[in-house]
Amino acid sequence: MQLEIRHLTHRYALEDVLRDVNLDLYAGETLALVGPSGCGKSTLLHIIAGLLTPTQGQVQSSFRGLGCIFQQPRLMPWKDALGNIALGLKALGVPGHRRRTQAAQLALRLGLAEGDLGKYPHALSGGMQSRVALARALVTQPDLLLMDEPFSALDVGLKHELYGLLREQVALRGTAVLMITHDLMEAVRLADRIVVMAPQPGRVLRSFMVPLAQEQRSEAWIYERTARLVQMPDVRESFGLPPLAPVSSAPADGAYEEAQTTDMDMETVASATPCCAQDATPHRGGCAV
Ligand SMILES: Nc1ncnc2c1ncn2[C@@H]1O[C@H](COP(=O)(O)OP(=O)(O)OP(=O)(O)O)[C@@H](O)[C@H]1O
Repeated sequence: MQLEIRHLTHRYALEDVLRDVNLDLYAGETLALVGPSGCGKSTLLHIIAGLLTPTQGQVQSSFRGLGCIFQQPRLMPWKDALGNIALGLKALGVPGHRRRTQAAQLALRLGLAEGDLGKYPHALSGGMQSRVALARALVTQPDLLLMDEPFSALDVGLKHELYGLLREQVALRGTAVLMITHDLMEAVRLADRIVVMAPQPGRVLRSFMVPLAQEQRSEAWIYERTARLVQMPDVRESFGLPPLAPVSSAPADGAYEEAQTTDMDMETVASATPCCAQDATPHRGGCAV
């Protein structure tokens, strides 16, 4: 199963907000799309979700079920938490009793209390609303999950708890995830592959593999890999960060590349050439972070 995006361009009025985007996503893979504000990440997600038709290019998906989580929980104010979670099951024709049971089971697994299920969105905290939105996206067991910075407004503890719950559910089902984030550390923590976008027009700049299994990534490793990513000239340019001064404590470009290759997964590196996404045929590989 796969999502294939080829030569996708999208224009609002006369402006190209996305230009010649090529991207693949495979079953079971978590891909983080990072880039500065306004580079077209949400537009791309909306196109993939079928909410927008691209001006040019092709989006082909063999994924069957789709779940979406947006920046805001976007709950239906006239439905209680259980009713919101069960919405997708209703659309699939699951009978009332079964959908309430399934929705409640998942809600409890995602940390909602029995007493929360009858509450309407206005009576739920932001964290509870995020749990409801996560449950609503997962309850239909989609094989593709699209997430647009769903946890960005939450405190760090809750964010980590929801990361864990999400990973658990995704691993259980082998769900493919395409997540948008501004947060490079979040991308290094959660993704198998990180795609960096650049603005004006929005385009894919580079693709990086994260060369360690999720469960083996320690906090120290995540910090260190994020620091490497932030030092890469392309990434700095994409986010409008000034170039690093070549001082002895921070490795210069060449030295950094060398340091980077010493403990990289060489198989990944070999499959990664050419690693830059300017290539019209996207590769599953990329440079390792
Ligand atoms: N409906 C619209 N009509 C016109 N322009 C739009 C529309 N939606 C988005 N844009 C413009 O398209 C560009 C890309 O917006 P988009 O929301 O996709 O970026 P983004 O990378 O997701 O930003 P952020 O990270 O801030 O959410 C921006 O310049 C935005 O102003």
